[in-house]
Amino acid sequence: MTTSEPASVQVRDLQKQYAVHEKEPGLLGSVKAFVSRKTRYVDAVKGVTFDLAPGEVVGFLGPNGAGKTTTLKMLSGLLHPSGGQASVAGFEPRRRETAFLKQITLVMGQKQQLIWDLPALDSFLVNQAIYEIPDGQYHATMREFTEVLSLDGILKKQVRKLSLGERMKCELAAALLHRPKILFLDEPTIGLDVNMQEAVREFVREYNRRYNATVILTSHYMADVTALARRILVIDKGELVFDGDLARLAEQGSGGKTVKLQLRQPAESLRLGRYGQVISNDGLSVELNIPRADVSARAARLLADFDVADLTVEDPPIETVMAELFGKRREVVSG
Ligand SMILES: Nc1ncnc2c1ncn2[C@@H]1O[C@H](COP(=O)(O)OP(=O)(O)OP(=O)(O)O)[C@@H](O)[C@H]1O
Repeated sequence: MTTSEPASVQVRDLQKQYAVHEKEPGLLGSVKAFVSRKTRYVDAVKGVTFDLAPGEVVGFLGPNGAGKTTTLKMLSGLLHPSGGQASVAGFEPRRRETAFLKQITLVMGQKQQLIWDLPALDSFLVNQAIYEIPDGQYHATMREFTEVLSLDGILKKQVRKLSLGERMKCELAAALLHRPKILFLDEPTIGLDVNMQEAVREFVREYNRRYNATVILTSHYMADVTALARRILVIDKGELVFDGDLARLAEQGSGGKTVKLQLRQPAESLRLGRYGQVISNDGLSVELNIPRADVSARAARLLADFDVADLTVEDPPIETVMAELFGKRREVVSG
């Protein structure tokens, strides 16, 4: 982040605790709960701190129940924090001021805002009125979105008759029609096929480029995150456990690199195992995990000892790194 620009999102020690009222099953449970209600507290977000610069795209990752959606709902003002502060585009989200709402959008892949029985175009007109978008800007944005998202032919169809992918494209267009500067995207590609995921990614990339918008993106599809974000925030059990470069996250993994070999002669896994941990060996294509510090020496030995047609060294897939990161923390917690 450059120091000259004020952060577009500033989060300090943000916390959210949910009160959960417990009730035993059945009628008796209802009566008991009526007489004396048991309340349990869930610490969903436990003091998260970060800044986002204008135009920054950040991947917000973590396992199920880690606190991602809760954080995004606090930043968009739908939930009031139990502690800490957030400033978004200079506003305090919980106040939900009109000027604030015009600067942000929250897209939740699991929820829809379009009116089910009407064509998407009608919902767009409702949004134009709500956000007081001047006609000229509305038509310009519609032209732009129609082109980037290939919306031709689907805008006048009843929303309930659209495919999931078509609907999601319309949802995104509706959510961004007022050209917000800060985008909270919670699983925007969930359930979409690979082509549609790519279309959504391309749209977000293009929007970020054109409007220098700040984007926080959660996704279970690593491809979304690696395609769009260089910086990653990882949250686990309500705590921020990583904030940095995608590349640095990869280094946090096993400490190993993936060495891929293309052999001219098949080699036995037992023999390859002396050079590193064999991840796969289907005869001529081999993948080994080799400790980072030993990679160059062992790669040189592999080249000398085997008939190698090709050798590449890669960071392990980000999914593996995440699994390890959470696995390790779980061990620490349970151990
Ligand atoms: N309304 C609520 N009342 C009580 N507990 C809640 C409520 N909403 C979420 N939680 C709990 O808070 C924690 C964080 O949930 P949250 O939805 O923010 O996680 P998440 O990281 O978005 O998960 P996922 O990836 O599964 O969507 C979880 O333990 C969840 O069960």
